[in-house]
Amino acid sequence: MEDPTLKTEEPVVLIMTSVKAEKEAIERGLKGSHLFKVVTTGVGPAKAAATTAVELTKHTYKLVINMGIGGGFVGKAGVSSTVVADLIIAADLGSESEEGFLPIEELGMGQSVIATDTVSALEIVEALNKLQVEVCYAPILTLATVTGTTSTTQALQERYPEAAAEAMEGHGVATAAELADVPVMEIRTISNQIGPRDREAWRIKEALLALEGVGHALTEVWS
Ligand SMILES: O=C(O)c1cccc(C(=O)CC[C@H]2O[C@@H](n3cnc4c(=O)[nH]cnc43)[C@H](O)[C@@H]2O)c1
Repeated sequence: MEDPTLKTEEPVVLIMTSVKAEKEAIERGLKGSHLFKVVTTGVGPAKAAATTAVELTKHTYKLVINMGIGGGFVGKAGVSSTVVADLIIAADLGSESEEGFLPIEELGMGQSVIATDTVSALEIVEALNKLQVEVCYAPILTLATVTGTTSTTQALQERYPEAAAEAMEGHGVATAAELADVPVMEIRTISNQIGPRDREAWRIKEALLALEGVGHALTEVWS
């Protein structure tokens, strides 16, 4: 991202998050910085894409970040840790076949992988490292359905061995940002491990606290 610290009172970074609790956690971390605007999209890639596209028609931003809580793959991203995406991957965009899942690229009909803004992503990873936050830089999957079985977990791990996390909005936000020619990032703090559905095991409070910490780290990078 270009240097956003040019003297302006206008927000230059748009943060898209799915629900109010996430927005409030991020805003606590941002402590009123005028450089950032946080908007809720609702849950899922379609709402995320539509809301981001509308917001990008209202104002010019230098960077869009999809932030929120997410599920972490066991052994890659534990509860309360943070994942910064290098790639945002729509993991269910394609077709089933008897030979296995075919991503949309193999059908010649689109793009399931969107690259994030490397410079900005690595700056935030470095800031989180300095704050001694456990952080990993890896692909984040986007799915319209939360993974809740062992078989889907294994299938995703086989298809995307590098992926560290999944959530439901990244590819929607990234598609809208890409169409508007604005760099994009995704950052998730982990509330639960991906596997057989166990909503009781979700550590939402802890993940929201970690999200607040990421908000603070953003102001350390861009202030
Ligand atoms: O109940 C609450 O207090 C509460 C507070 C904040 C957020 C929530 C959510 O349910 C957020 C839904 C949001 O979380 C992402 N997410 C979290 N874990 C996963 C997962 O394992 N797989 C996919 N998505 C996950 C997702 O992006 C949803 O938008 C509740």
